Amino acid sequence: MAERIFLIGFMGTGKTTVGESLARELQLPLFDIDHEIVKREGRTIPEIFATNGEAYFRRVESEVLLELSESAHAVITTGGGAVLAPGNRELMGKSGFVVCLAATVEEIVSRVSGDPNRPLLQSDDLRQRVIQLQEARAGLYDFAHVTLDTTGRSVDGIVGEIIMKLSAS
Ligand SMILES: Nc1ncnc2c1ncn2[C@@H]1O[C@H](COP(=O)(O)OP(=O)(O)OP(=O)(O)O)[C@@H](O)[C@H]1O
Ligand SMILES: O=C(O)C1=C[C@@H](O)[C@@H](O)[C@H](O)C1
Ligand SMILES: [Mg+2]
Repeated sequence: MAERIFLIGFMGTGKTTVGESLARELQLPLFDIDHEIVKREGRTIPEIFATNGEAYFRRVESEVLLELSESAHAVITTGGGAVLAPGNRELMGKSGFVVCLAATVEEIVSRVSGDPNRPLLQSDDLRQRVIQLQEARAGLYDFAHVTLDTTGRSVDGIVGEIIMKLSAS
């Protein structure tokens, strides 16, 4: 079974939530890249975006991903935009088993609505914003080894399916 597992997917598909449970089940350490960035920077993601901009955030995100991909045997949960850099996609594809979590637009909207921690989703029309960003990212999650639709599914059920796919890999 792979000892480095990446969870990728659009915002709100449940990477952080599922990753915590998956790491516990597999008895592997867990690293959430967003959390690592916040720890390293000593400030929140909205603060980083507001002060230094998205390009700066992406540089730090890529640095953290590179460090974890070289060192940790772990479950590594990424931010929704970690797939934007081609180098990040290549790195994940070759250094671990990549699981993409997906969900319908309606499910994503209901999960992330009212959460101020995703600067790219602060919009008066959240549904339209999700659609627009998903279109801009079309195809960028397709390098995953497996993709799971999480809509209407329990975290335990999703974790069980990931473990089955891992065993078969
Ligand atoms: N399977 C699920 N069913 C219902 N709610 C869920 C499910 N998975 C996650 N959630 C909820 O959806 C919200 C977003 O989940 P989470 O933060 O894990 O998403 P994420 O993919 O890590 O997002 P981001 O890319 O922004 O880091 C949380 O409130 C979480 O409790
Ligand atoms: O999809 C994205 O671009 C992002 C997702 C979040 O996990 C954070 O990494 C940040 O809010 C940006
Ligand atoms: Mg997350």
